[in-house]
Amino acid sequence: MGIIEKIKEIEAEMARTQKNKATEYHLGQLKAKIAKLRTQLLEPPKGSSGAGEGFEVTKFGHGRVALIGFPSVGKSTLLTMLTGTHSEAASYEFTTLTCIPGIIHYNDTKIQLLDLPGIIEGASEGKGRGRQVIAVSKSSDIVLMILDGSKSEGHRQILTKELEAVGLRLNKKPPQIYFKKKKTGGISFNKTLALTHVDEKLCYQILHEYKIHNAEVLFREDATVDDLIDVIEGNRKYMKCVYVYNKIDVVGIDDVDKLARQPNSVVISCNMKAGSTLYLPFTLNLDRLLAKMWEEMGLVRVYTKPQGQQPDFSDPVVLSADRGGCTVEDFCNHIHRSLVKDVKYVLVWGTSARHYPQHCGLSHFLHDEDVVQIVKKKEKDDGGGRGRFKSHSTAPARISDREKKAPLKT
Ligand SMILES: Nc1nc2c(ncn2[C@@H]2O[C@H](COP(=O)(O)OP(=O)(O)OP(=O)(O)O)[C@@H](O)[C@H]2O)c(=O)[nH]1
Repeated sequence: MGIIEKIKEIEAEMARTQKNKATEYHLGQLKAKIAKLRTQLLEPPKGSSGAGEGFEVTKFGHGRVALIGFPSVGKSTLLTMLTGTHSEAASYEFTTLTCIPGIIHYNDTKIQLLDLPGIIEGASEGKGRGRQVIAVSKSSDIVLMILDGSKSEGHRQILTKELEAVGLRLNKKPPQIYFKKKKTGGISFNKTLALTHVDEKLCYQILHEYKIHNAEVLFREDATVDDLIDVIEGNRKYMKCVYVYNKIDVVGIDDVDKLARQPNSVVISCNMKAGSTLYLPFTLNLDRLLAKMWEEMGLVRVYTKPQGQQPDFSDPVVLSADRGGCTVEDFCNHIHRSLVKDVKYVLVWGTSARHYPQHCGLSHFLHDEDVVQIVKKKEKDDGGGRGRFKSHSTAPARISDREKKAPLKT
């Protein structure tokens, strides 16, 4: 029997089993069995990287965003609108068959946008190009789930289920469960609060299913069996997702209003122009979509200021909490690996600074649009610069666009 048939059989058994106190241990074991089989299903064939032909796109820019959705929801049209890269769009399904990359230039950064083939129900089991699409999505920083605003809300649930089945957790935080396998000592089960979904016996049974007999488990939240399985599997990817409802030009205003009020959702129309030109911000709500995407990516632009000179506002160092971190040390490493050991302190202007400029050490967390001047061990700082960056208590919280455009000499 193949893996998919085995999963189907266990799912059928779960559906037949009544949910009550007496069956919860058995259901927990079945869930663990399914999770193990799904992991096997995801293992790429020997000698392949998992992405597959036409899907191995080199990473480029400061972040990567994947477009995921059913066929014909407007993914290719959106890629063309946002990046200017042509991706075949047509009224028939499955126009896109590989991964088409484009670049969005936004807020002084370059963001790689990937148009992917439409996925269908059963993608997690390998239907269509589901496996390749999911492998590429896992390599991106955030996912834009493109939905047809005129179709049923059920599509969002189906796609979320498909992605959950392959270990993608959208807009969720990793469970607060400490888990460590050991060589000896049996299983130590601990909790910092009362648990309502899992007890010691159930935890032992799940671990037993994974043939784990020595481990330390500490629940720091009232987690579920699924959370425990996720932690044991250890291969889950927690990603941010923005739900993008396209084609709102064919939806009534009340429905548009309802869709727009859902969490993490943006409504757009690639066909409807709010202005007279094809220029990006005039296409209905694409500017809102870009702003939301930017917010979710959490990129931090840091501008460098050489001693005695103007900050360089043309080319920021782009940091990200998910990719390497946002401290002064991360910033220095970004410029050059050997820089950290020469740094005496840095001067920081911007929202992360309590006063302008603030003398900071390597562990200081930088904010978006901060300006940083590095003072090396044998260098003297210029006292925080003269003119607009001089320390004063009523300094603007953020370096404004006007200041960036017309900097004064220091
Ligand atoms: N009414 C309306 N139609 C749209 C909109 N955006 C795209 N379309 C149309 O929807 C159809 C499908 O668009 P595509 O961009 O090819 O969709 P896709 O999701 O890339 O499709 P696949 O390649 O099959 O996955 C095309 O005929 C587009 O013109 C929109 O905002 N409103």
